[in-house]
Amino acid sequence: MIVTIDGVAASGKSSVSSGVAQALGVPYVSSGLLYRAVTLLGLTAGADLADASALLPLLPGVRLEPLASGNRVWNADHDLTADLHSTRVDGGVSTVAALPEIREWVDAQLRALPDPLVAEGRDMGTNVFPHAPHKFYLTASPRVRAERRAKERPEDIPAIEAALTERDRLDTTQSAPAPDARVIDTGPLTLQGVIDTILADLR
Ligand SMILES: Nc1ncnc2c1ncn2[C@@H]1O[C@H](COP(=O)(O)OP(=O)(O)O)[C@@H](O)[C@H]1O
Ligand SMILES: Nc1ccn([C@H]2C[C@H](O)[C@@H](COP(=O)(O)OP(=O)(O)O)O2)c(=O)n1
Repeated sequence: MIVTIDGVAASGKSSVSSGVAQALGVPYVSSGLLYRAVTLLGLTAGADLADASALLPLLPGVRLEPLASGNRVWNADHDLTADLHSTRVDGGVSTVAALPEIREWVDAQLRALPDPLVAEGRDMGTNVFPHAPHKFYLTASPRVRAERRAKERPEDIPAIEAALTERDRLDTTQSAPAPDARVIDTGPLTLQGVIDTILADLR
């Protein structure tokens, strides 16, 4: 069984997916980490982030490790995970995620994973796992999301809100909810409240 949890930036996708996956006793995968890893490797190599042919040669050693405690991304034996949520990676990742060749590479990594799993991102329910029987889409206002993310970034709330709104705009193409997804506004809910809403729906 595959459960897809898509949504806008900082809507709670990875925290909610982790809680749902732990309750179900299955792994979860954060697809955004793969786009972030490509971005980090591109930045480190000084590559043009809009040029897929410069990025693809950097990827043969990249591997996503789905773990209940939080996914990790490796480049050969180097763990990239701690460096994937910087403001610098945030600023470049939408450029990378717009490249069809990179999207194909990410999709292939995800589809190679064994069922069952919880998959989170932007296009899990529409593109990567369109036949998944259970689909959810998380939203919250830009201000609520910025307030949450301010606990994880050095910038102030208005700067984070502006960056999130811009990233939502750049990611619009791949971020439409699947027609058969249940849309959940996480604004008025606690994290556990969102997890419980999804688990109740699954039962
Ligand atoms: N009601 C809620 N629903 C989802 N996340 C919440 C909620 N309240 C607080 N959070 C927090 O919001 C932050 C962003 O969540 P995260 O899972 O990183 O989002 P995403 O994966 O969509 O970027 C996390 O620190 C998470 O714990
Ligand atoms: N399935 C996906 C997952 C992420 N992306 C892109 C869009 C996002 O700006 C980046 C990072 O996504 P991630 O979910 O890690 O981060 P945020 O929740 O947006 O902070 O990757 C995508 O295009 N498709």
